[in-house]
This record gives sequence, C-alpha cells and structure tokens, in this order.
Amino acid sequence: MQDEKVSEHFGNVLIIGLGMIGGSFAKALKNKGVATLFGADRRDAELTLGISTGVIDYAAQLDQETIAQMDVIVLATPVRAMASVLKEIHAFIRPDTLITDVGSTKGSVVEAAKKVFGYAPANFIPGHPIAGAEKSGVLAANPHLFERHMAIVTPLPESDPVLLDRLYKLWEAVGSDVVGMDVEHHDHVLASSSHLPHLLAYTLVDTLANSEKSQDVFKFAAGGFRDFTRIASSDPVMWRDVFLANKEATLATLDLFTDRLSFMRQVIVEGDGASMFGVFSRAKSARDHFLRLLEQRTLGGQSEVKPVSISLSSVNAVKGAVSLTGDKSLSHRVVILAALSCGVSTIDNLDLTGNVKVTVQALRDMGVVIDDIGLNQVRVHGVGLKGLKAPIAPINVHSSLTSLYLLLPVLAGQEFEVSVTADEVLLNRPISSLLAILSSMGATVETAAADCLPVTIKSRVPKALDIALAQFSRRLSSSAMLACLFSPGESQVILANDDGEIDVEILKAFGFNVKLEGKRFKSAPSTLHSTDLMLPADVNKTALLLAFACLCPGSDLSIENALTGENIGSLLPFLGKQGADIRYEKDANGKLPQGRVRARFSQLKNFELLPENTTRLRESLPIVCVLAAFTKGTSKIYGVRSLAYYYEDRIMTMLDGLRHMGVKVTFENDVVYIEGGHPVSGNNLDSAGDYHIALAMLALGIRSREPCVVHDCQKLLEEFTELESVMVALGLQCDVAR
Ligand SMILES: NC(=O)C1=CN([C@@H]2O[C@H](COP(=O)(O)OP(=O)(O)OC[C@H]3O[C@@H](n4cnc5c(N)ncnc54)[C@H](O)[C@@H]3O)[C@@H](O)[C@H]2O)C=CC1
Ligand SMILES: O=C(O)C(=O)Cc1ccc(O)cc1
Repeated sequence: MQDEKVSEHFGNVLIIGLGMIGGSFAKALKNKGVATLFGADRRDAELTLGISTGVIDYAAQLDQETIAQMDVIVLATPVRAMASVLKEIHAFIRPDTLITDVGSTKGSVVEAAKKVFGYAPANFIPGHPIAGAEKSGVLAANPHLFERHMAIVTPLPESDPVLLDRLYKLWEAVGSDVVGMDVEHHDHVLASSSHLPHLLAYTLVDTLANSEKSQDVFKFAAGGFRDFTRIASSDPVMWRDVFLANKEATLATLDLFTDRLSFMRQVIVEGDGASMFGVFSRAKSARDHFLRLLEQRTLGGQSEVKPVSISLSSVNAVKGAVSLTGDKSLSHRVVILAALSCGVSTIDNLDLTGNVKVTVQALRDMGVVIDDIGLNQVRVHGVGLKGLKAPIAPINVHSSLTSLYLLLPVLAGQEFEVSVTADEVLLNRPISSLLAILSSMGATVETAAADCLPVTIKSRVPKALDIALAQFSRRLSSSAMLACLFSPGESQVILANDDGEIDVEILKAFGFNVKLEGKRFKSAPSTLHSTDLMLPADVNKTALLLAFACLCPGSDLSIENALTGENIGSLLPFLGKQGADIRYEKDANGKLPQGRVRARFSQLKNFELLPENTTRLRESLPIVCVLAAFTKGTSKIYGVRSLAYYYEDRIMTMLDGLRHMGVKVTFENDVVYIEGGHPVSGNNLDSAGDYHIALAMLALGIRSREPCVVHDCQKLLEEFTELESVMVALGLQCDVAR
C-alpha cells in the first residue's frame, strides 16, 4: 500500500542486514515513496522474501558499482557484524553518502567505524530506533513500527551537518520523534532501560527452565510471567552482541540492580512489610508515570472528544431529595492534607474526576500511595509533612489551576528541587501572587518567563509567614494557608475575603493548629494526623441545582449532604439575598458544617451587582444571568471588563444564549443589562463546551416554552458525572445524546 507522499526524496537507500528492523525501515520508506530501496543480506532467502513482500525494490551485492550509487547506507545487522560490513564497503563509499546504523549500542559502532576508516568519517552518523519487538527476520517487518516512537541519533563532532539533517529527516519520514544524544550517554541510558531488562528476562527463563519443577512453572505461569519474559524470545545473536559491545555500562547498571535485589532479599528475610510497601508503591508510581508519558506520545497527545447534547423535553418542577458527589475543591485539599499526614486516611465521596485526578496523580508521582477502594472512596497512606519523594519528571498540573495553587506551596515545603509545568493554556498566565507566597515561605524559585510556568523550586530557608493577600481568590487563600503548614513558627495570613471557614475546618480536621478571626488566619507549627472523612456535596453543583429549584414553579428540592455554612460559596448567599426560599438543616454529627439544604420556588428580586460582587460571583455569573432573566425588572452587572478575559468570554457566550431565547440583553459601558420577567422561548443553545455555561443553559432550557437542546455538554458530563441520574431522580425529563 502506498501512503501519502512526503516531499523529500532520499535517492538510493541500501539496507545491509534485511531483518526485522532493516526490513521495517525499508518498507516504511518505500510506502511513503521517498526512496528507492536496495537490500543486502548474507542470507539470500531474506532478500528474496524482501522483494516478494514489497519491502525492497532490488537485491544488491556489496560491490563497488552498487555502493558508489547509494545516497544512504543503513547498517542493520547485529552490532558486532557492523565492523566487517564496513570493512567490506568503506573503500567504495562516496563522501557525500550518508552512512548510518540502527544498532542497539553506539560506542562499539563508532569504534568500529574509526578503526575501519582510520578516523571518524564526517558522513558516518549513528542512529538507533527505540522501537522493536522480540521477533526477527524480514517477514516480521512492520512499516508502522517507528511511528510515534523515538529515534536517537548520536552525531560526532566531525559529523557533516547536511547529512545529520538528512538523518533527522529520514527518521521523521518514517514517523519517529528524533532526539540527539551523546554516544556515551546513549549507551548508559540504554544499558538500564533496555539491555538490563533483556538480561533479566533471559536469565529468569533460563533459571526456571533448568529447575526441577520447570514443567509446572511454565504450565502455571500467570500473566505477569508472560509479560515479564516476552523479550526473552528476542534474537540471541543480536543480544549476545549487545552485551559484548556494551560491557562497562551494562555491568554498572547490573551491579546497582544486584545490590537492590540483595536488599529486597533481606527485606523478605526480615519480613519488613513497610520497606516492601515503600519499594512497590514507589515503583508503581514511577511506572504509571512513564507509561502516561509514553501514551501521550503514542496517542500524539490527542484524545478524541465526542460532542454531547442534552435535550430537556418540557417545563418541569424540580422535586426530590438527592445526595451529590463530594466537593471538587475540597477533594483537592483533602487528598493533599491526607498525603501530608502521619497515618492512613480514608476519604469517602471524593470527586475523582477532572482536575482532582491531576492532584492525585502528582501526589502518586511523589511516592504517596493512594488506593482506590470503592466508588469515590480512597485510602491515602500519609507520608508526613516533608515526606514527599522527588518525582522522576516535572510535576505536570495540566490545565488545573487548583492543583497548581495547592501543590506549589506543598512542594516549596519539601527538601528536593522540583519543577512544575502545565498544558499550554496555563503557560502564559502570570502567577505572581502565588510566587509571592512561595517567596514569603523562604523558597527560591526560578521561572522560564517572568512569573509564568514552568517553575523550578530550587531551595528554601523556611520562614514564618506574615502576609496580607490583596487578591480575592479562594485558591490563593488556600495556597497561603497550606504554606503556613511548613512554617517554623507562628504564622499569620490576612485573607482578602471572608470565606475561609470551610478550608479552616478541613485543616483542623487533620490536626493543624489554626484559627480564623474574620479575615485573620493564624497558625502554629503542628504535625498533621490522618482522619476519616465523608466529603459533603460539591458547592457549585449544590448551588446550581438549588438555583434550578428557585427558578421552576412547583419545585421543592433537598440536597441531603450539602455544606451548610452561611458563607459557603458565593451563589447560595446571593440567592438568599434575592429572596430565594432556601433553608439549612445542620447535621450535628458531621465533622464539617454539613447537612440538608432545601430550596423551593420563589419569585426572585432583580438586582444590581457592583464590581466587588461581580468579582465574588465570577464563577457563577452564567447562572446569575439566567436568574436575572426570571426576576421582575432589569438587573445590572457592573465590572465585567475587570474580570479575567475567560470570565468575560463566558458572560458574552451566556448573553448570546439569552438573546437567542428572546431575553432583552444589552452590554454598554461595562454594564450588562438584563430585562427579566418575559417569556423565554427557544430550542437550541450552544454552551461552547464550558461547564458553568452548560449548567446555566440547562436552567434556561428548563424554563423554555418549547423543548430545548443544550449542545457541547461533554465537559459538564465529564465533571458532573452524576448529572444524568440526578436529573432523572428530580423528575426532569432529559435525554443525553452522545
Ligand atoms: N530487534 C529489535 O527490537 C531492535 C533491534 N535493533 C538493532 O537492529 C539491528 C538488527 O536487529 P533485528 O532486525 O532485530 O535483527 P534480525 O535478526 O531480524 O536482522 C538482522 C539481519 O542481519 C543479517 N546479517 C547478520 N550478519 C550479517 C552480515 N555480516 N552481513 C549481512 N547481513 C548480515 C541477518 O541475516 C539478518 O537478516 C541490531 O543491531 C539490533 O541491535 C534496534 C532496535 C530494536
Ligand atoms: O521488544 C521490546 O520490547 C524491545 O525492547 C525492543 C527493542 C530492542 C532493542 C532495542 O535496541 C530497542 C528496542
């Protein structure tokens, strides 16, 4: 099959050693139509098969006439055969012909070339695809073998830059990501990542095969044995050559491993379960981490998102009582505190979707064992305040601001150097206020661009905090509170807002000695201890569902496991002020202020949101706009332009939705005017993939006079996993189309 053409043509390419790797490379280039392929092999049968299976165009001899015609020569024999091949052909090679190889070791190949030529030839540039299999021979050739896998090139100081560029292009043409590396470094890295595992697999199988019980051992081999020993089916000649060629580096890694194996032997002798657990959990975390990195590469970093729409079939009352999955922002905080505690905490009703996964993964990457023990239930094995382990790669918070704000002070409190990065969306966002907290802690931080990610926390001289936050942000407040955990003395933070109550309750639940007087947060050094917690319902979801009930005549909705403090979140207090009928019934036994919150329909008052309140309600502005549409009179929202652009964008999308439903909306001189009290009618709304807009549009759709579809709800359903079942439980007729 001929793939699509790539522009560059590499001319005549000769593969010497037409086995699995040489054949795969030849077939990939041939399918792309970017070269004329010649093959040479000491086994004629491989060449015949190579032609009949369309791997090469021509079989070739290693004579002067052939070699002089080649633009690229690829050595693909076992590594120790490369010296003799080079000896045979070196006199015929044109100086502008690129000679390269695919061998698993590089030092020995460079040595061979220097010996044959008498110097390091500028046109000899070694390479090594990090892709393969336990198979051999041309029949195992696979043209897709190198796609989205790395290829290492190891240029020498003498290497010709034009030919080096050609080598990069060759590997790119077959789909590889090419990286340059020093020859010696290559041999050390590969000794550990590839050569040692092959040695272990061969030795394990050989040991067991020679044991008395070998029949039964193989008969009852479980999946683990099969996975671990797959590579012992690899070609023995190839691997004999690798160990002969890379003796020093393989011995170094083997010695290290042998020491660790002896240590594990002693651990077993002593029945030291804690050490076993430590080694196994760190290894699991490290492997999970690099598998994810690998997956990102092989998937091209892309995951396909299927559009989802939700249709609401008629105007409904919202009736019933439901419990919701735990609060997202508390979920982040609680797993972090449990990880920093001494002892094992069990957390129930944790929200393990979306960004919380990012925080959990970061903690796992730093050696914290977090067992999934049931639906939304985890057991966290705390490592103590400073017990996190240096991760093997930078911590990636992806697009999770909450993970970033909560983890950064925790990292600044550890004793290792660590870097933090994120997805592109967060990379250009200045985080000056957050970095200021780190510097108040006494941490030295380096950023790539001024006050933006990625950051590296270099060192720290712990200091007691005494700071006042100017910015209204719950994340920043929590960040400062967590920073106090690592303070050597009493600390004080003056918060910019007065909604720190729940965070303080959570800190207290883990034994942190803190108190909150108005906006003044004070702490004294303490050791955190584990606790078992049942998280109350998500504050945003609770408020949004209660807003639905306030909007729909005949409604009576109870959220059974809600947070019940007066200052929890911003939307419920706002609804209360607008005359909503909301009642709180506190559960006297809860560790946190939690219980039942009940809402019934009531006619809401129109409102004016001054800039300070607009900022306070910024996350909930889409639903606030919807509420405005159902009050009597005109509501005004001031100061939208002073919000971060994404909040402003959200409001503009929401206003478009309102207009589409016949609501009179204007935006003039930084004031949004929404005329409420008129019938709403329309059947199609586009939520632009935003969680808050999607929920607000559902609220709008519920009051529409005709059945209404809200599009682009995949993010909503991803984060509000129980939405569908909650809607059904509340008697809302909805249909999710995936
Ligand atoms: N198998 C794998 O997964 C990977 C292998 N490599 C490297 O690629 C090279 C080739 O490995 P495979 O393709 O797996 O082996 P293979 O056994 O499938 O192919 C090697 C071919 O070289 C031929 N050959 C041996 N000595 C020769 C000589 N003196 N003159 C001409 N032809 C000769 C053999 O007849 C055979 O067809 C090795 O250097 C190996 O280290 C690199 C990455 C992955
Ligand atoms: O089969 C496997 O899993 C491999 O590890 C393949 C492999 C073998 C040798 C190399 O130099 C590179 C890749």
